[in-house]
Amino acid sequence: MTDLLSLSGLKTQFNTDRGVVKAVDGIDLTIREGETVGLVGESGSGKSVTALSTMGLIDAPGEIADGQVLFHDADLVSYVARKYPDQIVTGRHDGFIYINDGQIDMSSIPDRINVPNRADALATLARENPKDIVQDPNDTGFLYIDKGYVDLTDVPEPVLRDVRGGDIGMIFQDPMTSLNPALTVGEQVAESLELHRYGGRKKDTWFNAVNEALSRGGMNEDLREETIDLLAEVGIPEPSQRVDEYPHEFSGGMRQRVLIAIALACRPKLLIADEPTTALDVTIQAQILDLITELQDDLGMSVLFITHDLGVVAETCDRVGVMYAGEIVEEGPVEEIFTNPSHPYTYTLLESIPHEGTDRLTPIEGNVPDLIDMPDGCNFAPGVRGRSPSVRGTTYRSSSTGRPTSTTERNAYFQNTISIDTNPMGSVPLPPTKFRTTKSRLSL
Ligand SMILES: Nc1ncnc2c1ncn2[C@@H]1O[C@H](COP(=O)(O)OP(=O)(O)OP(=O)(O)O)[C@@H](O)[C@H]1O
Ligand code: NI
Repeated sequence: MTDLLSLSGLKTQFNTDRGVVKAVDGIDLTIREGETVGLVGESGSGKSVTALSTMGLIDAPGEIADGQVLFHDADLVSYVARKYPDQIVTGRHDGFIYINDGQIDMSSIPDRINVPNRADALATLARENPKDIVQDPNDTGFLYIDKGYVDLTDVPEPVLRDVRGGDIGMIFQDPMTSLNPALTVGEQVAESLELHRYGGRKKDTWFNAVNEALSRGGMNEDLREETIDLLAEVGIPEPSQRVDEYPHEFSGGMRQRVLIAIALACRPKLLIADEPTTALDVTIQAQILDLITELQDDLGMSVLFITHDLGVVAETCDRVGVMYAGEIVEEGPVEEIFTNPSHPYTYTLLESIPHEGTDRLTPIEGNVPDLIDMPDGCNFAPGVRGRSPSVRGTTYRSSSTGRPTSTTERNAYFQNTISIDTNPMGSVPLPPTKFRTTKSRLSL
């Protein structure tokens, strides 16, 4: 599978009066084409900030302090090349086509490419040879194109705006505040269909963009039909009637379906879902999860699924990253993490899933540490149940996934550093039955 999005060394911080809050502190995460990746972790661990950083929605006093958000997409590469031809030039080196600094070396353009003008030439080159385009080693300041991906932390706001609601769709927790109460559901879906973008403004998502666009006029018949089709696609019954209703006439679950319709209007390559079911009751949660999974299968998109519910992860995700205090402390295939958690925090998270015999969440003792005044060593230290001093100072990470490399090492880790009152290598609690649907990919 090809990578679609890679976060690399991403650091996002908020410069507050109290000090610098390192909300996301150097994370690496890759989402491949068609894959669903879960991001779990307690409240305040940095999940939403990761999502917002990905979409370029971090506002002052926040900033992306370091790292890259690489979106691998030949169309986006060529789009950027077309949009900013004057900031890009080519030359020929080492068999690569270098695009840099404002001029195209025409000799580097293969004969088969017809060149009506520079912008088109660049776009064509970028589309046909995304892997051959490399960033200028002298880093002159422009260049957002590298080996077929675009670093979203570098691109100007207009490009980001097109990416949001174009290549990347998003849905959030609260389906009421994200819809405009003054417009019909159909109008809002129609506008996103028409715009193919809605992420125009920072912070307030597409709300204002939709609003603004709507003031330009009504819906024609074709658009209305398309809107009804889309409402049907996300499972809204009697869509031809409901298209004219207002958000308050919809239930929470139906509103979330509307938001999914809006996010999918542009057929995004990536859907970012930040706790999309948290505000809904349990039966509806399961339906919405099923819907997302079905749509993903149909559309072949990738999904970044943010939740603090490991039951949901078991249902929907191929891989999962576990966040703790701004870091990804563990990452890997869901089955592996569920059956063989290697980071003590993951284990504690798994333990906190309600299962047979428990009807309440087991609270995790300790809080996410104050991200300003981080204790030395392992960030996990203050939250570990039954912690021992030896956890501090342990940076629980190995080369790629943060897991110990052998079972012996892992057992030793658990035995020596923390005392957990059940055998961590033993069976892992089942996700709650209520989250298990027919689509479950896990047999736990
Ligand atoms: N605008 C802001 N100014 C200052 N700090 C912020 C801001 N936004 C987020 N933070 C801090 O960044 C950290 C991570 O927050 P984030 O919202 O990403 O957590 P989360 O994992 O999504 O939690 P939840 O599960 O509650 O949604 C928190 O410590 C939070 O207080
Ligand atoms: Ni959040």
